[in-house]
Amino acid sequence: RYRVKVATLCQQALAWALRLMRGRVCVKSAHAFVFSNCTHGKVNSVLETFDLYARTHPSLCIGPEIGEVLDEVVRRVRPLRVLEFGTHCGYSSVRLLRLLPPAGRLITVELDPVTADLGEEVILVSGFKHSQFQVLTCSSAEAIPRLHSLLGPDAGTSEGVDLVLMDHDPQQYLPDLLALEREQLLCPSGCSVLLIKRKQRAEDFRGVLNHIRGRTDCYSIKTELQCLMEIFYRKESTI
Ligand SMILES: C[S@@+](CC[C@H](N)C(=O)[O-])C[C@H]1O[C@@H](n2cnc3c(N)ncnc32)[C@H](O)[C@@H]1O
Repeated sequence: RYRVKVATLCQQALAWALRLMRGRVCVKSAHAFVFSNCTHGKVNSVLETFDLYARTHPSLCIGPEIGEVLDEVVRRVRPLRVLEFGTHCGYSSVRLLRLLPPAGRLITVELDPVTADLGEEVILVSGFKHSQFQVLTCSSAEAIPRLHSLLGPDAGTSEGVDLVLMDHDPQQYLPDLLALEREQLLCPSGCSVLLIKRKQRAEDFRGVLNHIRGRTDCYSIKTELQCLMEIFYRKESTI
């Protein structure tokens, strides 16, 4: 029994040391590892290969723990239109897409062009088609004004998105939330906005929290965990 425990501890220590030695996050290395080791077309294999990579390499992917919380939210909300800020290598995009219904659609935004291409390739390798998702290579601030025209055939009368995942720059969380609201891109009958919390300081979230607390007519905090905050937006009918 002790031998098993010691072996597990040694493995964990080795993985930790390797992550530390490798130092910086490298999106090309993550992409190459996943591309060459996963079974193409199998979503679960893609996610497992990402998790395997992250055991011994620094990684920015949300990983399996936050991933499971995200899955629970997607299963509960059952969104049709999802918006993601921070595609990175495509891990969270793939996680989102695998739980969407056939008519569901994801728009994912990535600032860095090389990262956006690698992320898009991972999403395609997972078996998803361009009819199900779109990667926008620009900043979230640049993407927001373009979203109405991209949200489908009924773009002009679009009801907005049902779920937003923000995992990009925490300093952009509040300005992007305000811009989404201003552009009427949050579905008025209900939209969940997930803010991923990494090692940010409490101040990074203060602005968002103050905004939500000042707008109890349309915002509520649904879930608050160390790793994630779920805000629920609903605009009451004025009629
Ligand atoms: C933490 S990573 C996202 C990880 C990803 N959600 C996953 O789990 O695989 C953050 C990504 O957001 C991108 N980013 C940073 N600021 C951005 C912005 N203003 N607009 C769009 N993308 C941004 C970065 O280039 C980076 O790839």
